[in-house]
Amino acid sequence: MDRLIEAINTTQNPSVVGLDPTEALVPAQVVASFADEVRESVESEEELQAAQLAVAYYEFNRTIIDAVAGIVPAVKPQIAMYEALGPAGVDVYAMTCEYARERGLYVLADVKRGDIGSTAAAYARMLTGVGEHDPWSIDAVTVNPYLGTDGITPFVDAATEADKDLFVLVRTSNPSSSELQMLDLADGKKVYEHVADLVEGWGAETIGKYGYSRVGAVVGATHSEEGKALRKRMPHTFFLVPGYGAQGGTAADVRGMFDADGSGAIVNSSRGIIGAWRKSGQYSEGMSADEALELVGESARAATIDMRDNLRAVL
Ligand SMILES: O=C(O)c1cc(=O)[nH]c(=O)n1[C@@H]1O[C@H](COP(=O)(O)O)[C@@H](O)[C@H]1O
Repeated sequence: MDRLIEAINTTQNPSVVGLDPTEALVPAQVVASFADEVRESVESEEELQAAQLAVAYYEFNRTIIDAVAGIVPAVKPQIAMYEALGPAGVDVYAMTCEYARERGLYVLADVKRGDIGSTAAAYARMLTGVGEHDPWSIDAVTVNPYLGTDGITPFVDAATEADKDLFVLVRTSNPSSSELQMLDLADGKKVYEHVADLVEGWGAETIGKYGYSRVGAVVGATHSEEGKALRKRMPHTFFLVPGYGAQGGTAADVRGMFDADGSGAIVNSSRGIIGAWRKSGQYSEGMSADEALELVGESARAATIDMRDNLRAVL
């Protein structure tokens, strides 16, 4: 977590751009512009759409990364959007991570892993690589704690070995999260509070020079009060705070998830940044692919600066 904190200090910006492309978020002319190039590389017409989208996602991501590098410390590519396209999408996921890292960004792989110990150990190799080969170019992963300690320990070990981090879901931003996370336990705690205590424990042996462990927590921007309470409950745990923007979370909502000195958390926005071009009022279907990408980059940069300034104003 030290590297992430230093990147936040350098940019003076505790926010992360989520790279969650979908067909609707990439301008149609950008996707169309790859039709000829891709047709030569696929074996059948059926593969064309996924292959074309995959190439378009990569160009789109590079445009966003170029536009926000130096302003934000980190990106968070969400693997679901890429896996949906099959192997071509997974390739683009790895290429996106590599490109972001080359541009100096901390790469938080949003992969939400969670399984029994032996399988978790295999998933955790995403952090360590295979032998000398590191195919993923990432700095951290997200992990689901539902399986308990043996699903988490392999990630803590791998993160320690590779000098990387993990973020464990504690209080998620989605509306039905309360069905499980807000349940009362016999000892008076809520389920998410119990998970929070486990997360502090899982990280206890890995505390870095800024006082935070390698084991971060995911706390939704949409749960302002619980987030504030968790900040006090988890003094050595760095927070990833998604739910800003598209899900309704505001800078005021996330203020309490930071420490008194303005550290301790990083706030994610995905659609709010990468889809900003759609709300710019400047897009038209008649634009060329290059013009559309230029608008994507300019809008993402403006939205990123806006988010940064909104966060700075409350910290
Ligand atoms: O782990 C996450 O990043 C995550 C946890 C959570 O509680 N809520 C949540 O929205 N996320 C992710 O954060 C991103 C939010 O995207 P936007 O709502 O478009 O900003 C998506 O990639 C989600 O999968």
